Amino acid sequence: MTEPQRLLLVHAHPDDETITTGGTIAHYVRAGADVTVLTCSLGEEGEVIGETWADLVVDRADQLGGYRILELHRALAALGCNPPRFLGGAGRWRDSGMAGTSAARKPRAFVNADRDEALGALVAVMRELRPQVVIGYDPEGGYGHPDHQQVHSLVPEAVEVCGTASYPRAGSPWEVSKFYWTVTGHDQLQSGLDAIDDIPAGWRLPVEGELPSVPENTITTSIDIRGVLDAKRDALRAHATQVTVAPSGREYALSNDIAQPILLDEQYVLVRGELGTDATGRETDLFAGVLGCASHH
Ligand SMILES: CC(=O)N[C@H]1[C@@H](O[C@@H]2[C@H](O)[C@H](O)[C@@H](O)[C@H](O)[C@H]2O)O[C@H](CO)[C@@H](O)[C@@H]1O
Ligand SMILES: [Zn+2]
Repeated sequence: MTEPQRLLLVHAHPDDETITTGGTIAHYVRAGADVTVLTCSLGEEGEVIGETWADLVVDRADQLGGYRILELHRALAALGCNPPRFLGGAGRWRDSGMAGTSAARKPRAFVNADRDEALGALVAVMRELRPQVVIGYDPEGGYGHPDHQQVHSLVPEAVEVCGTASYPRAGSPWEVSKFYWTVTGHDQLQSGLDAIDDIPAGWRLPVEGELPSVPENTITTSIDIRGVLDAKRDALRAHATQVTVAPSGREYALSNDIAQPILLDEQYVLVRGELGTDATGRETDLFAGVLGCASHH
């Protein structure tokens, strides 16, 4: 009797789930997996693209966090995914702002979370959902955002203790089979940038090294998302205060107007668990090798 696939993705802000793993979410939902996104803040400190919602920002109405809950609901619906879950409940921890900003001094900022409370909350969700596969962030958290680095720091420890007798009030132990970092591969990013031949007025191409990427030899797993690109584009558009999709549908930009390619594969580094490589030497299914789970190459 095969177990249904259960995938948990832990992300820092509403929009990260789609930007880095939106295709993977849609892919596994369509494959019949139970997919949950756990977001650690409401993105209260974000900038806003356009005029419609511009006054929601932190130093005016400070209502952006609430509005981004709606954007996240819309994005996950576009991906066919379960509704959002928030670490500690919606609003428990606040967006800590970009590195060097004063937002990190706010007591409820995610970077100031009591570690034991945050770990307990993570373990409780993992023991409730019992995912065979969990996705978190690499040491840089992609591009160095303090909340991303906090996700990098907390999730592996939660994955580790989830299977032990620690945090007894957080439910019965559950052993996560595989834990990955979401990453952007250098070669794929570069070929995506090279393919950009026409971007909207006001956007610009990044200078070498401006967009973070990891060396190809660190990547263990590549998920082909060509079949779900429309869903990923719709989900990116749902995060309208944070993301714009180019008319070509091949690029997107954040509020910094830097053109970024919508890549055809979403790539990962297996940090814990057994790699299920195929003939290419790369793994093409997050659930490959998970005992009792169907595998979808
Ligand atoms: C993708 C991501 O993590 N976005 C974060 C980030 O937003 C960036 C930030 O506002 C930066 O100043 C802009 O230049 C860039 O365009 C934005 O994407 O940081 C925000 C504040 O912590 C956060 O709300 C947003 O989700
Ligand atoms: Zn983020």
